[in-house]
Amino acid sequence: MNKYTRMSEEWDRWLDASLDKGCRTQDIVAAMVAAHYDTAYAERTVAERQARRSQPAPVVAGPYRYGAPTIRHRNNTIATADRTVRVTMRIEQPVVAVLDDVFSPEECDAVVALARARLQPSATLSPTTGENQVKEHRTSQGAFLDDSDEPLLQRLNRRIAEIMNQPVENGEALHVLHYGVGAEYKPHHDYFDPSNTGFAATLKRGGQRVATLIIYLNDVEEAGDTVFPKLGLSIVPRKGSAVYFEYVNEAGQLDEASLHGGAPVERGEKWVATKWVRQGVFK
Ligand SMILES: O=C(O)CCC(=O)C(=O)O
Ligand SMILES: [Fe+2]
Repeated sequence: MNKYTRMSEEWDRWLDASLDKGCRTQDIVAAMVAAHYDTAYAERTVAERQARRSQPAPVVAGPYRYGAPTIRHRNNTIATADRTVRVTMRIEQPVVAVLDDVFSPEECDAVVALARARLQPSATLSPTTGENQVKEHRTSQGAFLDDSDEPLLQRLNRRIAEIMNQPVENGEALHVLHYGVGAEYKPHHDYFDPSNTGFAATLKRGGQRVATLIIYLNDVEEAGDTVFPKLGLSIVPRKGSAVYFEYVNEAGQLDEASLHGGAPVERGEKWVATKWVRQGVFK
């Protein structure tokens, strides 16, 4: 009997559904072979589909269309497995929420202690070359915290995933920033502009960033707000609280209204932990 080397629409949908469900490659290929698909064709088709699906979604032109928020912030609290977080402010378009009691004071101190030894001058990705570059628009120090042998970080990352209503695997490592007096992070977007070739490599690591949670790890004596210039909004840092925002919809559009920055610290110091979440698994 001849082996099939073309796929019907029905099988095409089945392939996407199987990948959505997280079925293993070899099981999908085996099911196709059992249904008389040519083995090499089945292997190639599944591999190509997986590669295509890991590319960022194409960006749709026109004004940003708001869909349903990903975060479940309609109620006054968000319950997670180990802590109840309070919602103290929400904006609908763009989706922004200020949350209290995200970390306990002791958890904030522990994260600062873990980060302190690993701080490096903050770098940003060059939009043209994709390389890390230290720039004066980001005069803070930062560190990515690997959670592989840190139960505390694993627990916090699980809590953050629950708050953000995202799979924990889609999150980048927790990033801690330290600002001294005068240090700031000028307004920017957390998403990567796909028209900049330098971002191609990072976009392959799980697609676009879709949402951010910035957790304040200390009280700042004066200034150092997180500012959203297009919204006229300033969030005053408060130890253990956080600001959450979303900026990519299902069509892959990017919301420019999510522009934000860390205003200069005028007195004291500022510590934050940032969680950036991707469209897919971050690798
Ligand atoms: O420090 C802040 O308030 C902003 C930090 C920020 O924008 C980021 O980590 O992406
Ligand atoms: Fe940011």
